[in-house]
Amino acid sequence: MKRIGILTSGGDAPAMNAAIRAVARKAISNGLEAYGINYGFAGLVAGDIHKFSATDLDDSIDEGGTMLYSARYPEFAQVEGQLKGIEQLKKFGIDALVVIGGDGSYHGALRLTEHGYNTIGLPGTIDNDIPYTDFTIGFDTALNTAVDAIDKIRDTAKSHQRVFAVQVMGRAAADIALWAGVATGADAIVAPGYDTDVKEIAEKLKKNRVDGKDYGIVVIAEGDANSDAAPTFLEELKKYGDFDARAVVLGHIQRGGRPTARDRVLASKMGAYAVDLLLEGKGGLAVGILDNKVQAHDITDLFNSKHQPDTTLFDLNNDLSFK
Ligand SMILES: Nc1ncnc2c1ncn2[C@@H]1O[C@H](COP(=O)(O)OP(=O)(O)OP(=O)(O)O)[C@@H](O)[C@H]1O
Ligand SMILES: O=P(O)(O)OC[C@H]1O[C@](O)(CO)[C@@H](O)[C@@H]1O
Ligand SMILES: [Mg+2]
Repeated sequence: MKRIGILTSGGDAPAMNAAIRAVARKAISNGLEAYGINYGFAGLVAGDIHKFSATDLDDSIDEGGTMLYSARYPEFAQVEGQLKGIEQLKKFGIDALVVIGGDGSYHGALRLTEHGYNTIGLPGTIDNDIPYTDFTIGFDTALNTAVDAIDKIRDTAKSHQRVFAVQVMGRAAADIALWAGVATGADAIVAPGYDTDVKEIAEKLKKNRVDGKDYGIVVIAEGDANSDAAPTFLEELKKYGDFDARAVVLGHIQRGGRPTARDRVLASKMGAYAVDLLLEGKGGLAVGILDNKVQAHDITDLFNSKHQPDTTLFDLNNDLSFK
């Protein structure tokens, strides 16, 4: 094996750059060549491919976004595009591909593997919705961004005795909501798959007022991309009481920004490990971290399994919030 290709796909996630850097640097330091592919699978099909020099990767470890750009390119679900992508890789003499992205991108990686092209997936998504890994690259930064924002919102909530419903990203996965809820001491977490009784939350917020806590924070998991889960929750909440309430949809601020040290280290470990696997002649794998150990699973396994959030966080939050 001589040449490794790298692409980022789906929503950008903090520390994708650290992952790109790790794959490329590890490859170069092992005498291989590293090629960057711009714009995810769209750039792969178009042949937007360039060779990395070691210095191209300077100054990238602390940057959010992705220096390889990203794309949502649904056309890659068609066999024609997948074969065209493989043709481009062969044209550049690239022997194996590292795909950094979320569950959708893993479908693309799986298709390439099924066509016999050696591909390794790294979990790069803020959503933390990938099976066989406790954490995805970017989740920690997004979580800390959400926590920072909620802490700021709390200042206004307290000053104005308001209830804020704060909607966080994560699609169907509730991880950002669960972790951010516990980390900010939210009065309630509302997330798909977890029992929510809006009336009960309203009663709790009203009792809080009587007991001396005259503001509220409810963290809402978006459920679907770009949903209106928080405004919808507030409409319902207002049926059960006279609340001065506001909905805040945190949105894409959760995707950007300087990656946390934890995300940078995770990305560096995973990127280097992917190259180790390729050097051992392995492929068709998805890299993850389980119990603090970086490991790999057959990429097909991922589609027979479902990401398991830390469900204890929901009950923990209920136990710890003001009663
Ligand atoms: N079934 C599929 N077959 C081939 N390629 C796919 C498939 N599903 C998704 N992809 C490719 O992966 C890309 C990214 O997928 P998606 O938009 O779901 O984001 P993701 O990788 O899950 O990341 P995130 O959820 O963090 O945004 C798609 O735009 C498409 O190019
Ligand atoms: O940037 P877009 O395409 O609007 O997608 C937003 C979605 O992407 C993510 O940020 C990452 O999957 C989700 O949390 C969010 O729902
Ligand atoms: Mg996804």
